Amino acid sequence: MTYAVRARGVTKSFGDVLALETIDLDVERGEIHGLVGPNGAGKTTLLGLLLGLASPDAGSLEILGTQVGRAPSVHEGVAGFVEGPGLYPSLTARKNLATLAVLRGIEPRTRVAEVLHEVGLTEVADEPVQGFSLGMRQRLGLASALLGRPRLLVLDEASNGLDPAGKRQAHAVLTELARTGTSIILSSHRMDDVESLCSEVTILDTGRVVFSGPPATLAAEVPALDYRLVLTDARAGRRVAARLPAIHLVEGSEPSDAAGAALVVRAAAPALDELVVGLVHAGVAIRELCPLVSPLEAAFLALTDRQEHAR
Ligand SMILES: Nc1ncnc2c1ncn2[C@@H]1O[C@H](COP(=O)(O)OP(=O)(O)OP(=O)(O)O)[C@@H](O)[C@H]1O
Repeated sequence: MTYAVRARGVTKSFGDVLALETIDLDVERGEIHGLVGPNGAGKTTLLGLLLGLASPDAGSLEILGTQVGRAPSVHEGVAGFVEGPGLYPSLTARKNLATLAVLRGIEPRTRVAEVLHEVGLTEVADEPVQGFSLGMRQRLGLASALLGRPRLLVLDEASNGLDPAGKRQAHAVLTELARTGTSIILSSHRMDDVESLCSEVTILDTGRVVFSGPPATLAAEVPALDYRLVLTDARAGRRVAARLPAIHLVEGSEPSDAAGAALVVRAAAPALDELVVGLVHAGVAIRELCPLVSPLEAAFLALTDRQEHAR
């Protein structure tokens, strides 16, 4: 079996609301697949179908080689959570996991210590969860999903609340799981959350797939980005930019009299090169030059905005 998930034409409604409309999704074994979309796109609904919390109204959904029926049911080998992990605040991290393990029929003694170690919570294992930060709760949620050694891991906003170190650790855990064959689907509002981790991404907007493929393919589609430049003389820089037809000065980037003022331009890479050369010729030094959002985030925003305008 190469596919952990194969969805074809999956549709799900809640009353009059069409939450998912003829969704196709392929997730291979050992793949980390990002599911991204703005609020109300249908991410949680799709994750719920994968976790067996609900079932599709129409279409075909195959999970770990088994066809899903029309009634909600637990799918063997699948674990994860939507809308935050369910934890008992008054219990310690270790007790939470031990309780869940017993409920799920998993031999807890060694497994609980293993998963605590995997997510980096060993040192706080005997502290009550009510004192945990959001990031620690997220990591404990991941530990609880790992208890039964799932073959498909489904995570909703898993990096929510994680500081850079926590994010690095969670990414390392997920990368290692994928390397050993676990398939992972993680949802997020933001492209930049998933870009460092996912080899494939599906973008949903109002229940429809608007992009599916490798993140690099998406990033290559973006025509122009917004760049912020900090210059030694922003007024002179603005004059140089205004002479170049392929450079668009973004409103609200009026330079102040202060030395080193910033301006924001929208440009494709070749036009930006032209601007840099023009600035140097005009004797304006560039102290900083960086895109305001990553190419991937920009492509995502352009794609979901376009859908917004098309309605
Ligand atoms: N139980 C429900 N009853 C009625 N409508 C629902 C229900 N669950 C989801 N919806 C609707 O289905 C659509 C998709 O919602 P869903 O929660 O799947 O989106 P989402 O992408 O997860 O959004 P968010 O990022 O805000 O969590 C929305 O219009 C939502 O209002």
